[in-house]
Amino acid sequence: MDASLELSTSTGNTSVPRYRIFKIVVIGDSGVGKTCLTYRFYAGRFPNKTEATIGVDFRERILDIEGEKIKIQLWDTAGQERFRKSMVQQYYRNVHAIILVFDVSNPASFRNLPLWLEECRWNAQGQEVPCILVGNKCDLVHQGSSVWAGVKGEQVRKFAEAHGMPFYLTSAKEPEGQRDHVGAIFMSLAYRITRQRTFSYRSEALGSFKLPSRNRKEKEKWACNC
Ligand SMILES: Nc1nc2c(ncn2[C@@H]2O[C@H](COP(=O)(O)OP(=O)(O)OP(=O)(O)O)[C@@H](O)[C@H]2O)c(=O)[nH]1
Repeated sequence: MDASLELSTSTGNTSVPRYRIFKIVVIGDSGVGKTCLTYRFYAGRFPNKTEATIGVDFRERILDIEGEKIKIQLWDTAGQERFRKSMVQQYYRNVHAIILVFDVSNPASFRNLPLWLEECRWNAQGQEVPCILVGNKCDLVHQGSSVWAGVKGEQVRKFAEAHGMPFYLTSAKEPEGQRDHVGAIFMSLAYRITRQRTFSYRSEALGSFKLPSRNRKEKEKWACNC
């Protein structure tokens, strides 16, 4: 599990931007809103139109975390089996965090979460990868209710707890002008993964960071039993 350093070629005295790069993979059933969530974070707005993702789409954003510029590389993966099967191993290679998405208005997308975790577990090959759970499309349901069109809030909380995952409800479609909840979720995840202070760092030009084995408390909070 390596976070690579990016070096752009330098000429003369031009300073060389160096970023730690963090790969975040977004998974979940087709249609839950993975593209819209990643686009919202990348472009700051809901996309006008989306089509089913084929394989994977990449979106990158440079963030300033406590004075350090880092690059977040989002892998928006296909939810449809036929568009992902040949690529699955690539998704999980050197991943730093996983965002597992379901649609709060679609109970089937919640019921399928164990299958996604099974895929993580199978492909992460023993690595413990930080994982968060995101229930999207809150704009479609009455949020004051404990039942979201069939997905019970209590069930979701228990599922997240059982797998040691932080859990967020949001909407990629939340009208602009309101507080950017989607942005806050991504920023908080970026902050947490960059705070893994015990990364080991090889200082060669294209060196890498290695995720450490975390202490028990940290593991309980972040590992998704992948
Ligand atoms: N109301 C509402 N609709 C949303 C939201 N997020 C996504 N959608 C809609 O849901 C549909 C599917 O969204 P996508 O982002 O393409 O879903 P996906 O998970 O990337 O789908 P695949 O690429 O097939 O895996 C689109 O019609 C979006 O406009 C949301 O927060 N609220």
